Amino acid sequence: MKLDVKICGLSTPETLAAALARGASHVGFVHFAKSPRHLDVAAMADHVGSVAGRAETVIVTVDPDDDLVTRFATEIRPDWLQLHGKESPERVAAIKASTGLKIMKALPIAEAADLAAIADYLNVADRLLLDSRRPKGSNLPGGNGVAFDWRILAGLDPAPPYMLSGGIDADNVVDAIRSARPSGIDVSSGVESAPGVKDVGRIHSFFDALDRLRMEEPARKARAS
Ligand SMILES: O=C(O)c1ccccc1N[C@@H]1O[C@H](COP(=O)(O)O)[C@@H](O)[C@H]1O
Repeated sequence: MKLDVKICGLSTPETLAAALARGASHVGFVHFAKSPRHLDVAAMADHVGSVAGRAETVIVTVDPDDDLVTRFATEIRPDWLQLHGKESPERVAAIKASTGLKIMKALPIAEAADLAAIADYLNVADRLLLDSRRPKGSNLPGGNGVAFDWRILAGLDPAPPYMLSGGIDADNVVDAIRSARPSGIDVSSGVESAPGVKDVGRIHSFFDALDRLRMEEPARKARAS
């Protein structure tokens, strides 16, 4: 089972090291002032530099202006920019062209009608991230630790390669993967002990759940056939 795993909103060397040691394919750093996970450009550059090719690096940003996009591309040089705001398909294409970076476009999903946006971004973004819609009262467009009904995604035919996020943790990740069949899974709040505080033990528990799934999957497939 090939599944990318992104641990997002990292901010300490210890938790970054745990994510890398357990085989995260992507590690993410958030630049959004209202977020408890916010890092400035210099701190993100340090973390990205320390990854040294062991995983793909992702900068999460919300409706960045051109100056900020240029700073990400020149001062951090991550593998990916995750655009988590209201960026139009044209804006996504312009950011991709100006930076040469891979773009992950986050789309908010609450009901089946929200899947219509996928077609608008499919050919401009390198990957889509299907995340929960911002809950009422939250000032964060992501990182709210709230899941949506993954069964909505069963209607995607064919399903584009996408990462699934929103309220995923060690307890529900197996159900999320079996329900939605994403090509990647993205977790932030679900490996925290408090908002913005990543927890090494919870990171291990998360990967332990994925390891159990990988062990069980062949027998499950055999029973189903
Ligand atoms: O984490 C944040 O604070 C954040 C701020 C602004 C945009 C996105 C943000 N987080 C991303 O949202 C998804 C889902 O997170 P969660 O697992 O539900 O907590 C993930 O990609 C976060 O990095």
